[in-house]
Order: sequence, then structure tokens, then C-alpha cells
Amino acid sequence: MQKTVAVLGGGIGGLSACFHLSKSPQVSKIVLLEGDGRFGGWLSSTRREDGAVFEHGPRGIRPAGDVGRNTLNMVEELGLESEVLPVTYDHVASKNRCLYVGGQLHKMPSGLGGVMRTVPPFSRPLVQSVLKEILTSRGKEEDESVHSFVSRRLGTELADIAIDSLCRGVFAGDCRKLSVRSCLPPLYNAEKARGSIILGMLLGSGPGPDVPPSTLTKRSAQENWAQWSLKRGLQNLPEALEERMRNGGRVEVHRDTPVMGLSTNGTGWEIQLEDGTIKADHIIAALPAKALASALLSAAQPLSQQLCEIATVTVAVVNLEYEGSVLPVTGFGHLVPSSEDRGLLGVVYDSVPFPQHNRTGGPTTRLTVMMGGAWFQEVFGNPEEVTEQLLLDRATQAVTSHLGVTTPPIWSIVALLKDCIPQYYLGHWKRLENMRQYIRDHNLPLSLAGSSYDGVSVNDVIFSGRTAAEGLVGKV
Ligand SMILES: Cc1cc2nc3c(=O)[nH]c(=O)nc-3n(C[C@H](O)[C@H](O)[C@H](O)COP(=O)(O)OP(=O)(O)OC[C@H]3O[C@@H](n4cnc5c(N)ncnc54)[C@H](O)[C@@H]3O)c2cc1C
Ligand SMILES: C=Cc1c2[nH]c(c1C)Cc1[nH]c(c(CCC(=O)O)c1C)Cc1[nH]c(c(C)c1CCC(=O)O)Cc1[nH]c(c(C)c1C=C)C2
Repeated sequence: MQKTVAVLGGGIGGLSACFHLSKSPQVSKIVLLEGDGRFGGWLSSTRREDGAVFEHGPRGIRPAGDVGRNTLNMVEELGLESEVLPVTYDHVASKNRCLYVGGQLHKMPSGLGGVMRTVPPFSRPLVQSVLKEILTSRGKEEDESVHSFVSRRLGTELADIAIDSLCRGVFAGDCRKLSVRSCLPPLYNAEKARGSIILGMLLGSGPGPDVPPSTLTKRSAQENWAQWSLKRGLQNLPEALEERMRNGGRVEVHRDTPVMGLSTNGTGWEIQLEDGTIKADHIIAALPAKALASALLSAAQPLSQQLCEIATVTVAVVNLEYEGSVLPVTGFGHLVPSSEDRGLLGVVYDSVPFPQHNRTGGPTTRLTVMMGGAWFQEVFGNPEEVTEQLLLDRATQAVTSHLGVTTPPIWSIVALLKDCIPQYYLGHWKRLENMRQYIRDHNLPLSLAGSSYDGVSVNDVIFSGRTAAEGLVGKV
């Protein structure tokens, strides 16, 4: 097989697909088409001259599991090992995660003591929920909201406070609408396989993909890493991938090149760009689902329709820097359940896990306030009209009221990330099944990758790029 493969979208998903495709002799030409002026998508870091680094998108990647090991293998292949900043499980940022409930910060219960005792904001010991969980029989639904699943198995208090917050801290989403089957597959599968989440966690619920260990994955296991970042910020990862693509000579890399439309003659594609067309035998689409939908509108209307139904939310990310050490508590950060404040999702205490990203000279505290998500429109109105000043004021007010920090920040930056996190609502799994069936039935030379489908974490997205590449050329 000698093929031209076009990869659409140069976020971390598209870059991962190119990285894996470029290892295969089966592809004669790889073309990466990115609409923006830079690669990396939501992986975006501001690096200040005094050494400070601020993340606008993801800030920590988990090393655990097959997808976590797969990312570390790629990091090692890119020669970035010495750039990794690990955070171990015994670090305070791994042990302390807080909830802001009833106007107060509460450490999330952990360890045996935390499970046996009543720990505010919860009104009874977690062990009671654990016992209820083991005794609750299997659900019969094909899918269920995360809130309904957790209420049924563990009780409404955990669903209303802990799970509501967790969904805000991962999907910026509403657990009453998000699908347990698609957002928390380990919990869904544990119930299906073992009849219980707890038993599923203890006994396992089946094998996953086989990812071989590397020196870096062995180091992460030996040193007990809970998460990691990179010295120059996570944007260094797409930068290293872009450099590899450019120097490897196998990938034609185009930025500022939005894909405007796609048409197919059954065996291949014609890709419409702003200033002409290019041909490809196969497409790996690592675009947001809606962007792919609009490009596909005339070529595959029913597929386009399904893609359009995958919703997204907008998040306001405000990075703040304070003089000195101002935090009254230490840890990863705190989440705010929607019952406490609908618009304020949570605050990350960035300088606790990654003090290496503080400026050189004199202590500072770096915080990130995240706002909006599924509640953006309701709280802040139209994202096109909201002002940076309003978002900055709201973020600094939250830092004052939640953390008692009364001094103003010495530096700040506001980023409005429009449509940045896909929402896997109830029935997402069925939509994916229908879309993949359509692609098969119509022999469309198209593979889907990126955060719109099978997981939003950086690890999931990198793995989706690899799966798409290997689906085409076999294991590389
Ligand atoms: C605020 C925030 C915090 C996060 N925190 C974490 C975290 O701590 N840990 C973690 O694991 N994950 C985190 N994530 C999730 C993770 O960062 C994303 O899910 C992931 O980066 C998505 O990658 P992607 O390649 O699928 O999509 P994108 O990054 O959206 O890339 C898609 C690319 O396609 C391009 N594009 C769009 N339309 C076109 C077109 N018509 N033609 C050509 N190109 C086009 C875009 O410009 C973009 O570069 C976070 C996400 C956000 C928003
Ligand atoms: C407050 C909003 C958000 C915060 N982070 C994100 C949002 C929307 C986005 C995000 N955070 C994580 C992921 C990846 C998930 C994965 O499977 O690896 C994404 C897309 C990591 C994460 N952050 C929190 C949790 C519980 C997780 C899951 C993995 C892990 O346990 O590390 C909690 C959390 N996120 C934020 C805060 C303030 C917070 C808790 C204190 C910010």
C-alpha cells in the first residue's frame, strides 16, 4: 500500500496520528493541515522572560494505565525525559484536593480514616456509601447519567457534591447530562462485569490494550508518579512533535491552513483549502466534531448531522500570580459544586505541584481560576460579548472569598477557550456506533481521532491518534 494520508487538525491528537504514521513505510506521503497559526490546540503555555510558566489548557498528565504509559513512551521517543517534572503520590498536591462547600474549604476524604469517619461536607462516613454500593444490584439501562448512576449506587449526597464537582473538574460539565458509559467507562464496566464499582476496582474488569513498558514508564512506576508536566510547560510536547515532523522529512506540515470542505469520489478525497485543493487517499480527522461536520456537509450529510450533535462547552481560564506565599491551605486545588456557585468551577494551586514554574527570585503563588463550562451562557452570557475585565474581577473575587487572599495579583492573563471540552451526553456511545457504522457501510476512507469521541484527557487523545494511525497501517 502506498498512500497519501491527510491528517486534519494539528492539536495533540493530529500530531500523535502523524507521529505514529510517520513510523510506517506503508504510507508514501503524510500531510498535516492545521487551521491556526500554531500547532498544539488546547496545549498552550505562556513562558515569561523571568522563567515563570503559565498553562492555559492542561497542566498535568497522569502516567497511570495503558494510555498514560503510551504518552510517556512517546515522551521518551521524543527525547524529552530530562524535561519531565513529576509529582509523586506522596506529594501534598496529590494528597490534598479540596471542595468549597457552604463557604468553606474541605479536604476530600482520603485513606482509611477518611472513609471510616464522618468528614465534612459529607453528613455520614463514606464507608456507609461503600457498603450500599456493594449491596446494590446491577442497573439495567444501556446508558445512564453520571449523577443517576452514582446516586443509585453510592447515594445522592456523594452524587450532588463529589461527583458533581468531579465532572466540573474534568469535563467542565453537568453530571446530570453527562453519560456514565462514555465519561467514566471504568465505573460503567465494573458494574457490568462485577455488579459493583468497588468489586470491579478490586478484581479488575478485563484486560486493556497492551502497551510495552519503557525506561520512563518504569521510572514513573518506581518513583510513584501521580502526574507530570514539562519544564517549559506542556506546550513543549506539541512543539517537540512538530519539530520531529519537520526534521523527519516524512510529513508535509501546513499551518494557517483551515480545511474548508471535503468531497469524496468513493476511493479518495479532495480537500478544499482557502487557496486550492489537495488530494488524499485517506483522512485522519482530528478536528473538533463540529469542524469536521461542517467540512463534510455535502460529502456525507447523515454523518455530518451526527457529528454536529456532539456538544462542547466554553471555559474561561484566568491565570493569577501573587507576591509571596499567600495560600492558607496547600494541595492541588479546590473544586466548587454547582449547588455552591454555578459559574465558578474551581481553582488550581499551580505553584504547589509545579513550583519549578514560578519566576526566578522571590516566592510567588500561581493560581488558575476556571469558570463557565456548562453554565457559561447562564452566568456570563454570550461568550462573544463577555469582557476580560469581568472574568478577571470574578476570578480575583473568588480567590479573596475562597482563600482569604486580599492582596491584588501582581500579574494576570485571561483566556476564553471557546468550545474547548466536548460533552459526552447520554447516548454518546450509540452516536459513535452509528457514525462508525456509516463510515464502514459507505467505505469512507476516514478515521476519527481527538477529544470528541473516546476520552478528553491528553492521554486519551494521544492514544486516539495512535489508534487511528495503526488502524490504517497496522501496529508501528
Ligand atoms: C482548560 C482545559 C484544561 C484541561 N486540563 C487537562 C488536564 O489537566 N489533563 C488532561 O489530560 N487533559 C486536560 N484537558 C483536555 C485536553 O487538553 C484536550 O482534550 C486535548 O488537548 C484535545 O486535543 P485535540 O487534539 O483532540 O483537540 P484540539 O486541541 O482542539 O485540536 C484540534 C485542532 O484542529 C484545528 N482545527 C479546527 N478546525 C480546523 C479546520 N477547519 N481545519 C484545520 N484545522 C482545524 C484547531 O486549530 C486545533 O489545533 C484540558 C482541556 C482544557 C480546555
Ligand atoms: C475546574 C475545572 C477544570 C480543572 N481541570 C479541568 C477542568 C475542566 C480539565 C481536566 N482536568 C483533568 C483532566 C484529565 C482527566 C484524566 O482522565 O486524566 C481534564 C480534562 C485532570 C483532573 N483534574 C481533577 C481530577 C479529579 C482529574 C482526573 C484525574 C486525576 O485524578 O488527576 C480535579 C480538578 N480539576 C481542576 C481542579 C481545580 C481540580 C481539583 C481540585 C481544574
